[in-house]
Amino acid sequence: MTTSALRRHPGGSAPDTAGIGRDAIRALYAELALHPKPGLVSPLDSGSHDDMDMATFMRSLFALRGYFRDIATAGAEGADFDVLRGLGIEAERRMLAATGGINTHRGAIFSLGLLAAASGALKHEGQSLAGPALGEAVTRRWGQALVAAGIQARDSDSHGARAIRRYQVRGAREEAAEGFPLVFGTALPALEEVLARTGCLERALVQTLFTLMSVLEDTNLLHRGGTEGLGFVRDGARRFLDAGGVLMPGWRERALALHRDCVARHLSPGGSADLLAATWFVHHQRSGAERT
Ligand SMILES: CC(C)(COP(=O)(O)OP(=O)(O)OC[C@H]1O[C@@H](n2cnc3c(N)ncnc32)[C@H](O)[C@@H]1O)[C@@H](O)C(=O)NCCC(=O)NCCS
Ligand SMILES: Nc1ncnc2c1ncn2[C@@H]1O[C@H](COP(=O)(O)OP(=O)(O)OP(=O)(O)O)[C@@H](O)[C@H]1O
Repeated sequence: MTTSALRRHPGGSAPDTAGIGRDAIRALYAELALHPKPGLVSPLDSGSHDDMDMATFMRSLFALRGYFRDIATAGAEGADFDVLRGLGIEAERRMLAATGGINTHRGAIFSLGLLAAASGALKHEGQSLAGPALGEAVTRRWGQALVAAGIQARDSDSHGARAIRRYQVRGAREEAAEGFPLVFGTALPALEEVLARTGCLERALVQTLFTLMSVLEDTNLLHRGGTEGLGFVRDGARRFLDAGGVLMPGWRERALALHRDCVARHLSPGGSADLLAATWFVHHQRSGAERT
């Protein structure tokens, strides 16, 4: 699929889907390169993971380069959910081939993929990307199909499906079907506030990650640590934020302390990592649209 194959939409223009794809990969790289991130893989260590490191994630990123461009193009072409799911499944296959069977980016292929498709669609139609427009576009276009896919997957034996059954929580599909309320309502305001106050990207990303960790019902954490593990991470992140987060001296040491505690408990907030990348992607897409 190429950008030039897209038909022009009245009032819109052929969107730069290669640019959308690049922003998605950059967002995933920004998440990966960040440190400290409690329990997660970073350039400094593998956190709570003994089967993957920075190099595994880099191989995975390399394998996903074409996927985000293609799903953005599919979105611009008005594709229905089955087409997006086909691209997502194929991308998962490439990720697993590149990592030797390790799940590095499953959640990101899904969440960031849907947001990239929404960006392609809105840009193609010449619509604004302001506020929660990208999330609303996901709900409007693919929300029903996402809910149906969630019902269908209820009995599956993925870690996420098992956690949703056992603990009655919302998973990745529910978050997407509702238009990513945590990304638009919680994470983006945190990111933009710290960016405005400090101009420091590292601190803005750390604050956003902890903000997500303090509220997300992360099925990765439930799978690894049950409600106790989820509660431990949420409470730890909340305490970090209540102490002033990244705006207070000593923030790095406090974040590192939670990192060490998560590693000791084998906990990893992978869902928050995925949504951090999604938040950074949306921020870029929106500010890019304002410039043009
Ligand atoms: C939809 C997916 C993520 C299903 O997830 P499932 O609930 O079965 O759990 P699974 O353990 O496989 O993975 C969940 C992933 O979501 C992330 N996650 C966990 N909790 C949450 C949450 N509350 N919100 C958002 N993301 C979360 C995690 O990082 C994890 O990687 C995916 O496996 C899938 O169906 N892929 C097929 C491709 C597809 O449907 N693509 C759609 C278009 S892109
Ligand atoms: N920097 C990161 N470090 C670790 N995980 C991340 C990172 N960024 C995103 N993730 C997410 O976390 C998920 C990996 O978590 P985890 O290893 O617990 O999943 P799993 O393979 O389903 O479970 P397990 O390894 O316990 O069998 C990835 O699918 C990815 O979505």
